[in-house]
Amino acid sequence: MTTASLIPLETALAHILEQAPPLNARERVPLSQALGRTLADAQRVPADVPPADNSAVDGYALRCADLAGNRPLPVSARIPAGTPAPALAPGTAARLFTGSELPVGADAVVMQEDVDIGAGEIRIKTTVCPGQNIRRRGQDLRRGDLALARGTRLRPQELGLLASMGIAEVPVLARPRVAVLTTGDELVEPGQPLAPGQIYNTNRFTLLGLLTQAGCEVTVCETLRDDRAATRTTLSRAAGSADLVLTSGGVSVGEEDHVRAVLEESGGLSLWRLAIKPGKPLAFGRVQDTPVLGLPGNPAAVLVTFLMVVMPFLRRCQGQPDPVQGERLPALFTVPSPSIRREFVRARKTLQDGRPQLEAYPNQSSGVLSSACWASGLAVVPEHGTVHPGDLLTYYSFAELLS
Ligand SMILES: Nc1nc2c(c(=O)[nH]1)N[C@H]1C(S)=C(S)[C@@H](COP(=O)(O)OP(=O)(O)OC[C@H]3O[C@@H](n4cnc5c(N)ncnc54)[C@H](O)[C@@H]3O)O[C@H]1N2
Ligand code: MOO
Ligand SMILES: [Mg+2]
Repeated sequence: MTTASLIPLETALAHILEQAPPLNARERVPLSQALGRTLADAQRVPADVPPADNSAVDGYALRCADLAGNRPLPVSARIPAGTPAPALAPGTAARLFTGSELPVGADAVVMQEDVDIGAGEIRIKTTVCPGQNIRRRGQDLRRGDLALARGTRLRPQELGLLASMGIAEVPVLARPRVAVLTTGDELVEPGQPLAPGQIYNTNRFTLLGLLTQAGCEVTVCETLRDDRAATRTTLSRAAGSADLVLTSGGVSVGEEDHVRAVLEESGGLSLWRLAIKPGKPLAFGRVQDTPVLGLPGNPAAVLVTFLMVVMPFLRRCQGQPDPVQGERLPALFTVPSPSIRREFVRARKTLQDGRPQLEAYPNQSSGVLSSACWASGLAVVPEHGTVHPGDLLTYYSFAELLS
């Protein structure tokens, strides 16, 4: 295959996303375990939130009509939060606190700072309007309304909202099951000594972190030797328990690259080599009907291809729209010669004279993962493009790409 046959990212994505299996399995989980999960059913409001009118301040509940003539009001009740409120006796005030239920008959609450407090009575120092400092029943959520739509990704604030409705357990989509296979005879796990020729397994940890943040369940996590038969057997076994098999390494052209070769020999390879940098030799195919995304071995290529290809795949499997928009920002760096590959530059959004601009990490080698730790996201240099300071580039923050 020549460089002329590199596949444009959009063409590759269209093919890969077409093959994304819809994942409809669901389960019920307690709210305490629902962070990051996707709602499988819409959630309606079972009862008004808050359930009763209540006070927004520490102060006194009263009836505005009783204030004519600026008479002092005897304090007839004390209503701490958490206790039922008695009706307000006519011509009196009730002592209450932020969150205390409003007594029937009261139509305003006055902050204690605006009150002169005497023996068993109060005199109001300010003007009082009906409704003042009252939080109305149902002001947050009204019974029967749609609180959260199906497909909502549950963030901390959604968990709080569900809790405010008294919901203890929610139906969520099952996590996508992903098998992770890192490949390479040179790989050693961190914590072990390095023999000559060896390096530490970096990609396993990058991938586990990315998959955790993406809300996936990792079903298999193994390191494969550079061996054709072992690659064939392990890919096949991993495919049996996963919705997606993710591999790193072994997809380029060397005779020690077995992942792409195994996909090819079984007739399962449907796409190979993208016009992107890093990430060129990405391979996509199937083993026993399970999709396999073969990411290149270089550590920065793993990160970039996960964000640009695996994330859209996972979103499509879960029926989620792709929310990634990016923003256009001026570059502070130069890319002097054009490439036939679209380049994803590890870049940092910084402020220069109060304006956001993009700086590039000086070493963009796909073997340099420090570039990604320094960066806040990826700046896109289009195919055949050059970059001069001030040129506008599309920029995606890592946070947006992982959302
Ligand atoms: N003759 C050619 N050689 C290469 C080409 C090419 O077009 N022609 N493409 C280059 C590009 S671009 C990439 S990207 C790499 C991809 O190679 P593979 O996917 O086959 O990956 P490996 O050869 O197995 O490893 C590449 C590199 O990454 C290191 N690696 C692999 N796995 C890990 C890991 N888990 N943790 C840390 N580092 C890892 C590995 O040691 C190699 O240095 O191919 C180029 N070559
Ligand atoms: O595509 Mo590779 O990741 O450039 O080195
Ligand atoms: Mg290789």
